[in-house]
Amino acid sequence: MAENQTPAPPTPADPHEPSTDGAHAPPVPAPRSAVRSLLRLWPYAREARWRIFGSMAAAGLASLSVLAVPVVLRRIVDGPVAERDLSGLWPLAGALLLLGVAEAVLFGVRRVIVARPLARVETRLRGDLFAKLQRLPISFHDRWPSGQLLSRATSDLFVLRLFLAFPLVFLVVNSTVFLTGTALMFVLDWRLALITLVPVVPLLFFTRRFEAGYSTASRLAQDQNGDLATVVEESVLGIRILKAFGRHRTMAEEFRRHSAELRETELRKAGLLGNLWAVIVGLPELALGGVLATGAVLVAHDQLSVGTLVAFLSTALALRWPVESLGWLLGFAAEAASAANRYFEVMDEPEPADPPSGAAPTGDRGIRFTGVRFRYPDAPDGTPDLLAGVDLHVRPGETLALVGATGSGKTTLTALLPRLYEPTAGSITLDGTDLRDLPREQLRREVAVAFEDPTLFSATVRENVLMGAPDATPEQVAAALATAQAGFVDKLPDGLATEVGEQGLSLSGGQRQRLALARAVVGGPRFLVLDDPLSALDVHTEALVERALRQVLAGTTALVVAHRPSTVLLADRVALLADGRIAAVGTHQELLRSCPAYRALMSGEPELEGALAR
Ligand SMILES: Nc1ncnc2c1ncn2[C@@H]1O[C@H](COP(=O)(O)OP(=O)(O)OP(=O)(O)O)[C@@H](O)[C@H]1O
Repeated sequence: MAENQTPAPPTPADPHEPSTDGAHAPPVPAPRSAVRSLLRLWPYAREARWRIFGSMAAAGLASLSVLAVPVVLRRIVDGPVAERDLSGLWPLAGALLLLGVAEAVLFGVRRVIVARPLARVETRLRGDLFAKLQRLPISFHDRWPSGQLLSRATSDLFVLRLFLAFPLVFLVVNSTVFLTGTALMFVLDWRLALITLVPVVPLLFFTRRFEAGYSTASRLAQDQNGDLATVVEESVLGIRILKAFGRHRTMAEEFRRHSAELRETELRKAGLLGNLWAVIVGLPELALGGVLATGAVLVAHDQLSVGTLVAFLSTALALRWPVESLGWLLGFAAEAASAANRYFEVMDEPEPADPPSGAAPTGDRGIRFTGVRFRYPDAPDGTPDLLAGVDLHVRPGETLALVGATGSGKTTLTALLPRLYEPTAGSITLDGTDLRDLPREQLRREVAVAFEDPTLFSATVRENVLMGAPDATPEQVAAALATAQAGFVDKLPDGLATEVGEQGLSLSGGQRQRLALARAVVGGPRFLVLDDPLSALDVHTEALVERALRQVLAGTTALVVAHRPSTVLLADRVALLADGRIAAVGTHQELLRSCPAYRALMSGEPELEGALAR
């Protein structure tokens, strides 16, 4: 197979161009040859190599048995038929029958021996991709639309399995059969053989051109498929919003647009394949006409036996399939090459290197941020760092509320503690040890998080809570649920064993928040990060949760993002985040007295004013 370049340079329709719907596209990958892309599958295909070679051998033998038919035919025509000797016909007819049966059996064997091992190869590819996605940092997931990942994990891997099972085998087998058949034709009659080879040069030229165009179109179709998957996923997850705002027609329009683009690309692929097919089928047919005419003349001049002409034509006809199949085999190979590229683009993404900080642990207790700076990788050039030198100390056992205007970076700052993002400069220590020096498992054990948006998984209530501490005892689970005031669990149809549905959508927002809180506190973490965890609760429940939380927080060092005065009152001290820095730290009262910015931030809260008056 000739090498080609995939993927194509960006075109206006290229999905790697910044998309208009706000999704950040994956980076443009470097061009790579199709053969090199496919060779990268070898470590995975290796375990099935003997089966693949066996499959090639079976398919090769089956195809060669087809090529043996003309040889037998020649003996029938020049022997029993020419000599009118019926007795000599039966053994040869039996040989033909045997060849037919052998072909059918061998093709069947080919299919059977690769099916299972290649399904295993696909499973391994998929497993490795999933594991890689789990390891990759959040910044990767921020950049890649989920549909692109979904399509790489499903349809692309299906294309790769199919390629290993069929096109790869037949590219090798059909090339071998073609070369053997051509050699046989030269043995039968070199003059006719030369005529059949005339189309080879234009065929090579067309094939080369086809490969380049088809690779580009394949890559585009696969990317568009990913975009389409993203639209479907977003509209299914956001179906409530779409319906509530009556936007389902807009989304349907969006779907139709992506769908039409994909259809166009698929039609372009079909057109390219059709053109190649026309050339691949048409040119050899012309050559065959030339062979027939020349052969007839040679037979008329006694320079060729009828049997040899029949055998030659049968051989040429038997080579039709290997030649004609070349078109779609190359097409499939190009498609598999771009599927492999798409797969390895994700697999090649660098994982966080986790270099240790090199700093010796200090006796400093609690959580300490020192000169912490952070900017999102895709932040526009020229914008200041979101966190521009945060210095903050949360004392051991203390609960510190973090407040600030919306968009000031509170959530981002808390996300640095469980290392969902890495600071671009500065350091964070937990009880004197730099975060980078803590093994991930230890970090996960010691730091628990509850976000404002409480994502649950399609599992039981118990399983969701146990995500916070897989080894927690039933008593600990019960205590965590009690702290989170999640008594509603008892009223669920199967109690703790109730399935909460995809993303926990069978529960109310407040119920989900309370389960997320229980998940955070179940392991009795030393450090707790709560990002406005009570926002969806009614005042009464919030007060109950706060009372229970106070007991949990007493033994824990906690950083709590607060939007409401009631949450602020949960804390021992408050830190105000403004312009990327900690602008003020103190107790609630102190800040109200001494910090106008804090006062301004809080002044819109009548509830707070009431609380302060008491
Ligand atoms: N994944 C992301 N990629 C790029 N920018 C982001 C990302 N997440 C947040 N931002 C930007 O960072 C800024 C701070 O966001 P963040 O969520 O930390 O603010 P916040 O103070 O918690 O806001 P709020 O009070 O509204 O929850 C915002 O301008 C936001 O657009």
